[in-house]
Amino acid sequence: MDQPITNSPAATMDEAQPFVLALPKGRILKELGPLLARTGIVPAKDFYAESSRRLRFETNDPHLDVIRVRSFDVATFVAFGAAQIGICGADVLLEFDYPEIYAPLDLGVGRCRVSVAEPAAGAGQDGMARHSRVAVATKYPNIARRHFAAKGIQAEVVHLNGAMELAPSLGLSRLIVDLVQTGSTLKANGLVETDVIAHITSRLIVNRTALKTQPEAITGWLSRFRAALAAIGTETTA
Ligand SMILES: Nc1ncnc2c1ncn2[C@@H]1O[C@H](COP(=O)(O)OP(=O)(O)OP(=O)(O)O)[C@@H](O)[C@H]1O
Ligand SMILES: O=P(O)(O)OC[C@H]1O[C@H](OP(=O)(O)OP(=O)(O)O)[C@H](O)[C@@H]1O
Repeated sequence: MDQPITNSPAATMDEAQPFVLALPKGRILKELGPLLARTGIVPAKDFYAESSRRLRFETNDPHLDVIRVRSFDVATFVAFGAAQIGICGADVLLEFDYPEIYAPLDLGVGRCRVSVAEPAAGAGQDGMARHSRVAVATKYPNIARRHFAAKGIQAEVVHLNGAMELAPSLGLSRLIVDLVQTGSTLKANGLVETDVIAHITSRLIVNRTALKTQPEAITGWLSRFRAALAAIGTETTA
């Protein structure tokens, strides 16, 4: 797995440059609206316009820009110091396990779980205990491998970026590891959840080097997010 080089130019923060906050496009961004409004961060008008092709936006604070990237990439931008702070799901943090990322705040949105699922027909009849290897389709290869290794089972991972639910019926894998919220996607595809690996919410994340080199600015942002969470009453754990 790629790991950031902690003394790379990107990790050496330039205090004259605006801070960069990496935000995930898609479903988390929609849920984050009220929280961002409470922090007082107002991105340029076209930030929320899906038609906009811009990726970096100034905000009402001359010291802060926001970038809009895929959820998985938020962690990478922050780990490598290209963004000082960001927001992404705990699923992404579990998958990459970047030592350069500090995740001090649970934002209480994007609530779901990472689970194992298998075809409903025959579920539970074929006990896992007697398997030493199993084929698993997932976009979380590290989480899947770790989960099955802890049970003494070697996961042969088929790495997909979406539509994992198709894999068992088309013979790609016996199991899947994917996100589950309501369970309706599993049900619509003839699958059942058999094991919960982790409960997930979105986290505010911080680059550790930025925390060391610009502690006042970073703790200032943490305080603003904490106060916003307290005001809207969604914070779960610190
Ligand atoms: N069904 C769900 N319910 C709640 N949270 C979810 C759900 N699916 C995903 N999430 C959370 O949202 C994050 C982003 O989801 P996902 O990877 O599906 O991206 P997306 O919003 O579809 O956008 P894109 O695929 O373009 O990056 C996940 O990492 C997870 O933390
Ligand atoms: O339990 P549910 O409420 O049905 O939610 C689970 C679905 O949500 C996510 O997909 P998403 O909608 O983000 O689609 P994508 O993975 O193709 O981006 C996840 O990958 C599941 O397919």
